[in-house]
Amino acid sequence: MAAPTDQPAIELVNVTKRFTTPSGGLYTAIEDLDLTVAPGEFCAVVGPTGCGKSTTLTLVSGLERPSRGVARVGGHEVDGITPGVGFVFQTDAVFPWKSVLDNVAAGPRFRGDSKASANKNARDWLRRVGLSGFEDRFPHQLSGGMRKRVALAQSLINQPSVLLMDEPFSALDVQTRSIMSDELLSLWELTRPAVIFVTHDLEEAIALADKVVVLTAGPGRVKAVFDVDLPRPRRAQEIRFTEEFVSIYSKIWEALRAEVETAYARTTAEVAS
Ligand SMILES: Nc1ncnc2c1ncn2[C@@H]1O[C@H](COP(=O)(O)OP(=O)(O)OP(=O)(O)O)[C@@H](O)[C@H]1O
Repeated sequence: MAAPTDQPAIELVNVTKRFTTPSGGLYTAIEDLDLTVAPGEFCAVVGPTGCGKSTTLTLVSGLERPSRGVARVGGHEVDGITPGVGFVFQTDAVFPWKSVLDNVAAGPRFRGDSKASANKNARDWLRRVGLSGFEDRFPHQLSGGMRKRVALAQSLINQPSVLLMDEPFSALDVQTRSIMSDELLSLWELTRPAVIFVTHDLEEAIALADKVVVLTAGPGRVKAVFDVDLPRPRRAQEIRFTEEFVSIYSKIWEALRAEVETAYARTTAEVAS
């Protein structure tokens, strides 16, 4: 679904999400949260553990409905699973019994493309993610970074207008992670979906994003939004050594640190009581 250019690609307006707890109580995960992402914008969301980052993504994807407020994608209220939205998670959502080629061709096949056309498209995407020659492998025969590339190709082949990423690189080693940031940026430039990228890693957030949204300790609200005015195209691996990067890092960390400390104090108080 192509988002009209005058509409935000993603919009959460005054959104609250409450869950029923196992003891029958209500737990407020996010409260009065406002978030707008423009078409083609890369938005990173950071905040302390448990502040509602993943919950925010489930409201955009339609996996959950807000308890109050409204979530819109491409100007349409989210009502069930949202078409045009792709996901990449921490754990790879690949089919272990399918080859790399069949994994990447799965989306077009589900949409009714012929096998020949889906395979051709999948081969093109595998080339873009640097996996030509690995078409016949199965996911367990790949490294973590390669599986992540399969997951990216599997999602991007569907040309989503919105891409939701929930700590997609956190299970990778530090070097692979940093390489994947650069690869993600080049792939994102190809189709330019609007992105919400959830991460615990503030460096990663700044290196990738056009803006960084800091959430408060739960219930999550938007504490502050920082524009990242670093030039593109960027090399995520190198940009972190620039003065501008260090300056914006210290500003955002100042806002984030207080929330991380609040969340930490709560957990230690719970342990002590
Ligand atoms: N289905 C659910 N039922 C009950 N509580 C839930 C449910 N989903 C999330 N929560 C609670 O809502 C809060 C926010 O969870 P969420 O996973 O969105 O946080 P997060 O910021 O993504 O956390 P982390 O950084 O640790 O991944 C947590 O306290 C969590 O336990």
